[in-house]
Amino acid sequence: MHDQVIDATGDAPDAPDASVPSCPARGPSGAPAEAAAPLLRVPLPSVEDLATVAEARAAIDGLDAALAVLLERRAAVAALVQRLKPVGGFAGRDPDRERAIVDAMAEHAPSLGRDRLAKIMSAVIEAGLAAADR
Ligand SMILES: O=C(O)C(=O)C[C@]1(C(=O)O)C=C[C@@H](O)C=C1
Repeated sequence: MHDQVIDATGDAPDAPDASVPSCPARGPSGAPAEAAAPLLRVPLPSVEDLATVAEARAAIDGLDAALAVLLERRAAVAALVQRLKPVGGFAGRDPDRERAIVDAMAEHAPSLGRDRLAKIMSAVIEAGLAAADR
């Protein structure tokens, strides 16, 4: 499976492929929106199916493209939180919330380990705060 498909435009399947918490789409009034929120669908390559450096790199490129889309959208949502919080930006950093984020993510990525995830998410959160600061 080396053709990576990234569809952030909303061709939503009936059911999500991965078991991740869903976020209900809401209209401007706060009521649930008519249309479902766009879904990002990405084939997950199986490591056992990859035999060469070129194949593995192609798989990495596809995963990285999906990560980039997710990181950009995450930063946009985190920027909204900064505008809504009483104290936003680096001054409003919330270690308890960051720990909870890492704890929840560790359940989805047990082989990565909580400490590595914590480093990754610290960088992700700082990048989001810096981008929101511009
Ligand atoms: O949840 C918040 O309070 C946020 O500001 C968002 C966010 C994040 O990027 O997830 C950013 C900074 C905080 O330290 C914790 C989490």
